Amino acid sequence: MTMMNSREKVFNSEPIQVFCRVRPVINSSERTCLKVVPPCEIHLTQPQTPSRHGKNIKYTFKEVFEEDSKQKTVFDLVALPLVQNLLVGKSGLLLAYGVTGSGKTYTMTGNAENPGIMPRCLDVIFNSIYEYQAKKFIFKPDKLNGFELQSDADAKLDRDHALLSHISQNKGSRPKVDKLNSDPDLLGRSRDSSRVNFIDEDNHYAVFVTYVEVYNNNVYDLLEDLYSDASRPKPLQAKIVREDSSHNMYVHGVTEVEISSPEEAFEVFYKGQKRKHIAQTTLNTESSRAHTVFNIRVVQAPTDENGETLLLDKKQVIVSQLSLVDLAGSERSVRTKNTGQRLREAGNINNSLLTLRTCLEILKENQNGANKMIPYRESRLTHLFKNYFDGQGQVTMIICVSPSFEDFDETLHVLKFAEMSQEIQMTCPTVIPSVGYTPGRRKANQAFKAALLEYNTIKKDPLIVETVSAEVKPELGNNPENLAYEEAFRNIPILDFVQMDDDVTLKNAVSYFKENSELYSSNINSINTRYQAFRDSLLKSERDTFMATQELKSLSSLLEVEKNKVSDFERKLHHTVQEMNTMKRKFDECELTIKRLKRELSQKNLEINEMKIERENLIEIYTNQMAEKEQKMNNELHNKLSSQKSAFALELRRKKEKLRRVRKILDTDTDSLLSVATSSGVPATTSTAPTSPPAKTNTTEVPCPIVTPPSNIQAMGGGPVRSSARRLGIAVSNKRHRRSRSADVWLDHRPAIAVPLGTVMQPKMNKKKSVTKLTQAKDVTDGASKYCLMTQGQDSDGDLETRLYKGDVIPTLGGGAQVMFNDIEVLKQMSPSRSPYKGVD
Ligand SMILES: Nc1ncnc2c1ncn2[C@@H]1O[C@H](COP(=O)(O)OP(=O)(O)OP(=O)(O)O)[C@@H](O)[C@H]1O
Repeated sequence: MTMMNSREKVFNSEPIQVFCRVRPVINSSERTCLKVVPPCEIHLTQPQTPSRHGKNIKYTFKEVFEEDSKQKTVFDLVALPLVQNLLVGKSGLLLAYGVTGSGKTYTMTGNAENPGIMPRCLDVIFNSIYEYQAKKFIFKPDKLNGFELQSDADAKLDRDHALLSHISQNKGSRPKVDKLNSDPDLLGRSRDSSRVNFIDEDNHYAVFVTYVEVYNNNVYDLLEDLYSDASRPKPLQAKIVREDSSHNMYVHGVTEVEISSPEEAFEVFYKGQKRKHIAQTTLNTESSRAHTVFNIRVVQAPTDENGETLLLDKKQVIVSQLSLVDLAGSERSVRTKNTGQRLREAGNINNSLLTLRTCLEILKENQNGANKMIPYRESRLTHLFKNYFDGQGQVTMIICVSPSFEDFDETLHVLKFAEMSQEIQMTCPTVIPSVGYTPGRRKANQAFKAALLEYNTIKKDPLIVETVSAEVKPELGNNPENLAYEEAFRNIPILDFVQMDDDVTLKNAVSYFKENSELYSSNINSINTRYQAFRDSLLKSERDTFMATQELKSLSSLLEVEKNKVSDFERKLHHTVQEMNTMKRKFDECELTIKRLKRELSQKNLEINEMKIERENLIEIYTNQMAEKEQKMNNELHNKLSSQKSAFALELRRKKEKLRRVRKILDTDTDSLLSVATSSGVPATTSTAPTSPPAKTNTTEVPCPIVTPPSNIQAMGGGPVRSSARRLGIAVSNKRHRRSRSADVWLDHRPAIAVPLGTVMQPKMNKKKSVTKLTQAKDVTDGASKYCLMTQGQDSDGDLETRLYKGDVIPTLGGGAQVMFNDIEVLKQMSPSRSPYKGVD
C-alpha cells in the first residue's frame, strides 16, 4: 500500500503474527474451558460428555494474554510494532477475530479507563510526528486513493474554504474540535505516552482516517455526510471496492478526513460509531453486526535540500496505512436464537468469515506448492484486504477467546484457524529513503535560523558587541591578522573630548579610523569567511550528529527489538527447560516402568516354563490312567456282550418254539375252531367289559378274542371286541367331507389269505367294495367314503394280531381321491389261559 514510486523497496517475508487474548470470566458461575500457560500456550479442555472424554488440546501463539492482562501490555506487543512500521512507510493490517462477546471491541477500542488499541495508536502517532506535522490541506486526497501536494497558498485557500463551509453549515459558529461531540469515553482517557523515535525528521507528515463497515456483504462509509445534521442522518449508500493504478484496493468515494490530533480522530470515530450496525443478541448486549475497519493513513513527503520547505514532488510522497479491523463475532444461530434480519446478518457474517478462512487456507496451500485461485472476490471483506494477503503489508491477528464452556465449540474453531494462520508467510515491502538530500537538513536549518536570529539580535545591541569583542579578543590567537587587529585595538585613540571644538582629538580619531578602516574591512571579510567556514563546519557537525543520532536511534531500536527477542527466547528457553525437565522426569519414570515390566516378564517366563513341565507330567499321568480305564471298560463290555448274546440266543429259541406252536394252531381246521368258540358260550356280538377276565373253555388251546371297540369301530358295525386301538397324531379329515355313517361305503383292502370271515378277527362293514374290484379312479370316488386296510400277522408274543388302518376317502381337485388315515385298530387273539399282563408261560 506504500504509494511511493521513486523510492526503493525491499521485500522481506514474515509469518502472520497471531496473538491470543482470554476474556475474563463475566459470570462467576461460568465454568471455564481454557488455561493459559504463559507466555505462548493455551490449553483448551474438551467438556466431558457420554460420547467424548474431556481431553486437553494445546495451542501455541506468539503471545497469549491472560485474563487480567492490561490494555497497555496488549498494545505494546500487538500494535506498537505496527505503528512503528506505519511511521516508516510500512502498511499493516490488524484483525480482531473471535466469537461474539469474546472481547474484540474491548481490545480494539476499549473505554476511558482502559483505552484499547485504536486510541493508543493515534496517541503514539501524534506523539511521534507532532513537531513534523504539515499544515492541513498541503496533502490533498485525489479521490483515486492517492494524494496531491499543494503549495502553502493553495492549502491556505482550501483551509479558508473549509472553514467557511463549516461555519455556514453550523449557522455561523466556528468549529471547535475539542468541544465537538467526541466520544465521551475516549476523550477522558489517559493518554498513551509512548512515541516512535526513529522517524524521518526531514519529512512532513499528515494523518488521514476513514471509517467503513462491511455489513451484509456491502461496504458502507460511516463518515458519509459527516458534517451534515447528525440528528437526521441519511441512510448510508453501499460503496464499491476498486483497485487503484498501483493495484491497491480502496473504497471508492469514501470520506477521508485529515486529522491533526487524536481528539479530532475520536470526534470522527464517534460520529461513525453512532451509525454502526449494532444490535442486542442473546450472547452480547451490544453485538457488532458488521465488520468495522478504521483506517489510519500516514502521508509523508521530504523537505527540500535546505530543509526549509516541503518538496512539491508527488513521486516523493509515501503513503502507509494501518487498518484496524474489528470483525463481527462468529456465532451459531442455534445459540444466538436469531431470527429474521438478525439471522440474515449472522449468515452474512459467517459467510464472510468463512471466505476469510478459505482465502488464508488456500494461501497456505499455494505456499506449499499448490496453484489455486484465491477467492478474494467472494466477500467484500477479503476483497478489501487483498493487497495485504498479496504481500503489501504486515498482517497481525489478535484472537479473542471466551473461557466459557458454553463457547467451547466456537472457541475450538477459532483457535484451530488461528493456529493454521501463523503458518502463512507474508511479504512486506520496506521503503528505503533515497531522496538524495543530506539527512538532518531540517534540524540543521532550524539551528542555523536560530543562530542567525541570535546573531542579528547581538548585532543590533552595541553593548553586546563590545562585550563580545572583549570576550573574543583574548581568544583570537597569534595569527598576523589577529596581531594587527590587536595592535589596532591597542592604538585606539583616547576619545576624550574636553570641549566642543576639540578638533585635535577629532582629527586623531578620524585619522585613526581612516588608517584602520582597511584593516577593519579586511578583518570583516576574514571574519565573514571564517564565519562561513564555521557555519559549514557547524552544519557538518550538525549533520554528523544527526546521522549519529539517527544511527544511535536505529541501533537502539534494533537493540530494543533484539532485547525483546532475547527476552522472548529466554522465556521460551525457560519454558523449554521446564518442558525438558518434565519430559526427563517422565522418561525416568518410563525407564523405571520398563525395568519393572522386564523383571515381571522374566518372572512370568519362569512361571510359564514351570507350568509347561507340570502340564506335560499331568498329560502323561492322564494318558496312563485313560489307557488303564479303556482296558478295563473293554473287558467289561466284552463280558456284558457275551452274557447278552447268550440271553438273546435263549430268548430266540423260546420265540421260535412259540412260533412253531402258533403255526400249529393256525394250521388247525378253522371250522373246528369256530365250533369250539360256539361251544364255549361266548356270543360273537356280545360286548364284554375290558377288565372282565376271559371265560375259560374246555378247549383251552383255542384263544378267546377280547376286544373293546372304539366308537368309530362300533359305527362300522363292529362286533364284541376289546379295542387296543391307539389314535395316531393324524389330522382328521375335513368335516365337510363326512357323510352319514350309515351311508359310508368302505373300500376294503385286505390280503387274499386272512382268518376266515365270521371270526371275531373280522371287522363288520355294512357297505363295502373290495379294492381288487376297482378298475378306474372313478370307482374309488363313486360313493366310497371310508378306507380300511387290514393286515394280519404274529405279534411279539407269537399271538395272532389283526391291524385295521382306517381313513376317510377325500376327493381331490384333479378328480382323483386321497385317503387320510385317522385310526388304527389292533385286534388281538390270545390264549385264555394266559394272563394279559404276563408273558407267555
Ligand atoms: N479483557 C477484558 N477485560 C474486561 N472486560 C472485558 C474484556 N474483554 C471483554 N470484556 C467485556 O466483555 C463484554 C463483551 O465484550 P465485547 O463487546 O468487546 O465483545 P465482542 O467480541 O466485540 O462482541 P461482538 O462480536 O458481539 O461485538 C463487554 O462488556 C466487555 O467490556
